[in-house]
Amino acid sequence: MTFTADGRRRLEAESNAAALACLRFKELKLLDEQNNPLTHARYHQQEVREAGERHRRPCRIQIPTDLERRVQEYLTQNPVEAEVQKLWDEEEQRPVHHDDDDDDDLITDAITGKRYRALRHEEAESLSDHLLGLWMRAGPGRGAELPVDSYKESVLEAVRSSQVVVIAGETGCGKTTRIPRFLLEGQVRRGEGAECNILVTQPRRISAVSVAHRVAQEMGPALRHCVGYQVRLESRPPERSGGALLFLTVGVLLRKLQSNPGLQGISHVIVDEVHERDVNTDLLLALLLSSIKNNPDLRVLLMSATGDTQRLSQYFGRCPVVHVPGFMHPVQARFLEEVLTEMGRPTPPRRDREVMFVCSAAGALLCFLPGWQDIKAVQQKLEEKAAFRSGSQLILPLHSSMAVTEQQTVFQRPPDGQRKIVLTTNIAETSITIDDIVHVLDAGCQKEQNYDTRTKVSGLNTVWISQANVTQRRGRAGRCQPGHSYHLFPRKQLDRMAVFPVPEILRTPLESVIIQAKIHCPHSKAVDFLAQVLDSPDSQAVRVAVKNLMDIGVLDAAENLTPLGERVACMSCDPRLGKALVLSALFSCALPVLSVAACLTRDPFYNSMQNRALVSKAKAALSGSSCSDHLVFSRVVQSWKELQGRESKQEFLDKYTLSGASLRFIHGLMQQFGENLCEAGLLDASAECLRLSSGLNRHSQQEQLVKAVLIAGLYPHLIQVKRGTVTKGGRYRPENLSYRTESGPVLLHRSSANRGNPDLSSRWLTFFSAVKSNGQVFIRDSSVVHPLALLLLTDCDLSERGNVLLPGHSLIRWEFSPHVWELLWDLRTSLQAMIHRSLRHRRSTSGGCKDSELVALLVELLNNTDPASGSVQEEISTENIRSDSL
Ligand SMILES: Nc1ncnc2c1ncn2[C@@H]1O[C@H](COP(=O)(O)OP(=O)(O)OP(=O)(O)O)[C@@H](O)[C@H]1O
Repeated sequence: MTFTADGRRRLEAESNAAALACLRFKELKLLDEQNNPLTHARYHQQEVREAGERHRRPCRIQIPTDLERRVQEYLTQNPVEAEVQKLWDEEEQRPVHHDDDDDDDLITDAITGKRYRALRHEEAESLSDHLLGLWMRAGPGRGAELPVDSYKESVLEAVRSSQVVVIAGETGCGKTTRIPRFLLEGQVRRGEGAECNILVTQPRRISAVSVAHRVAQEMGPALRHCVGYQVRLESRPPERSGGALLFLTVGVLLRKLQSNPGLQGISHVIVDEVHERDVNTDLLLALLLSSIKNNPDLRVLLMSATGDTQRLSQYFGRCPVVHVPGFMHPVQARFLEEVLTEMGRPTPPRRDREVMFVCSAAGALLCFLPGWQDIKAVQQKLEEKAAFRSGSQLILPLHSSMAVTEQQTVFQRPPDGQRKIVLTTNIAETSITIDDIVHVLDAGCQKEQNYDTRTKVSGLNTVWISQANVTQRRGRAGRCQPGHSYHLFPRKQLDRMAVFPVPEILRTPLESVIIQAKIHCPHSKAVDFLAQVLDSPDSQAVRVAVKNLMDIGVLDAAENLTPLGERVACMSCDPRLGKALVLSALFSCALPVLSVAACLTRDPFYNSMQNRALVSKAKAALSGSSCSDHLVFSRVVQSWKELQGRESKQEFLDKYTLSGASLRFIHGLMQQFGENLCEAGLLDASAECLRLSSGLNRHSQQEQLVKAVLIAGLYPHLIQVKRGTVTKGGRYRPENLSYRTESGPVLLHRSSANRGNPDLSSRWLTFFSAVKSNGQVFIRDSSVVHPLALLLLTDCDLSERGNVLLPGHSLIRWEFSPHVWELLWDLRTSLQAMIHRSLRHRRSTSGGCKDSELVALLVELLNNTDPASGSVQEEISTENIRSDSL
């Protein structure tokens, strides 16, 4: 049942909340065309009775008689028509929200995160006087002279005369550490310090934190409290707003814009390293474009050493560009041919050997590698060498997923007699200064995500970096002393490299970006909003992403965020995981789903090439009979948290090849998701969902329910499993399994606990991520799902009695008596009504005992109904002809 966007717009224009609700209920199949509550019986009066023999091997699910009776009793006591009618009545009474209703009191101070309150005139005056006195007395120090110092006046003048200024400052000129301070100092000395609040974005946590430290240190002890930072999972904001400088990641600023869209109280936004062109930066630029129109006092500075500054200037209405030359101590660059000649080995490069070679010269080394696995592999190879076993070298891995405190260790000087070797990804490429680095070794490549909108599969490929990246990497040497850079690719490759990196928005799934766009500009169509960004994604890709969001119930037919969408928008993760998190709160199994979402963001296992077999063994042991990678994650997190004492924790980590650092990071992510659930109004305190004894975890031990909630969130990420394949050579292999998603045949990844498992308890698996490698699609994580969960908690098409239509899969026939089929239909409607009602109320507990009874009934059904009848069937598959190589 679909409705035209025009019709919806008309209804909206009339502010007819009731009509809108009606539309939504019809979409949810809770009402029919005449606005009568819809039940299976009524909907299917004319339905075909004969399913025919066209589908072999139906799913047969035997529901125990007493359970069937209890479902019947529940539905008699809580008739589904009444449920839907009640929802409908509530919706009619709901006040219509107008934008003008927005209450200023809800605006958050972007510096402190507390409630925003503009200073009264006298307060501002007194604070400005205080700041002026403080700065005069403190006489803030400054480090060595930098090129940007002599451009101070040009920069300040440009900012005075134009609302937006681009700073094209070469590496090492001092733009990151000095320009924010010039602006602050200028205003303080003019007696306007109270009005000066500067936000400086950095593309990564490591640079936000390290630059904040550096600037605070340069300003001296009396003024350092004016400087702070805020990154994901860590916040040290300045003491108060008014004369404040906050370094933050772009993602954090986007969140701040949600609660303070006009950036009230902020005088300047500085977007540093704007050339990185990650999705968030592009989104931020588009939003700033409208912020400057609405807030004429706001000043925006865009800074980069290697970006296309002319294009940026055009984007912001041909704003002025201030060029600042750089300063670098001499850096001698060598390319592969020179490195190999010096090594005396005309052999192909092997990173550990080059590291060894560079280590024969004195000075700390920064080595750029594509990803975590490469870092671990090089570290392992180096540690095997005799020269490294003596302890004369200090190897420090550096990766985006490490905790902030761990990342900061790379800035410390090693003990005397030890050489520091930092093995990093491109996160150390911009903004940061590690003051003892003499040598930079650049492998010339990086991991880059590419997304295929057709197959909906992401590939994490190792690709050449751009010329801009090479310059940035080289620029990490020569900052505090002369240096050397070793580029492990031929000099002629440099000419073949792209000048700038491909913007992330052109190679990433767009769902999360669209949700962000809907939060910030709810009245714009996604296509229109994204047409305004610096490099617009293909409009067809945007439409596909919008459709995906509609399919999972996050957007309605007119592209507005639904009540579910509004909650999902609070979650700082992929929308499908966000949906699973929201549902986990409603179904009282928050903790395991939080663990799964966090582990899908950061792998708790030491997963390197070398450790592959160990990790597979560990996963098999942890998975037991659950047939679920996701439950492996949740068991790992739970066991690790329950263990007391360092020794037993370490023993556990060693036994299952787990990383303590990753688990600590995962714990931080879980706390953050808990806070997101609070923001979404689903709980009162984030700690509630982390405590096993809390009501939100009443069903957290019910693994079937946890898997059911996962499929409810991840659907239509579904795999159909079949037994029996025909190989390329035409041989029939009865025991082999083949797997298929709606986009086509897939394989289970080596690291999945389900790979090669012949005894899957159901023919359906759900999954989160698929990756493409060597032309094959691999599913990284999967869980077997109970067929009833598929029927009851997804919106698979049940419109033909006895048959289920799953997207991309053939029609599945289920064998139930008509009576059971109708019970299940009503139960599904009751569950949908419960979800819908809970999402509309601010707290999830609105349904009280009745909802608890319904969820408890669902748990019993899942636990006591044998899913085996829906287990893997024998059905010859030639689709996945290579599946014999599983
Ligand atoms: N933490 C630090 N320790 C020592 N010196 C530092 C530190 N941070 C900055 N510097 C010095 O200040 C110089 C300028 O650093 P800054 O980060 O402001 O430059 P930048 O113009 O932003 O460079 P880039 O674009 O390469 O990030 C560095 O080259 C270095 O000499």
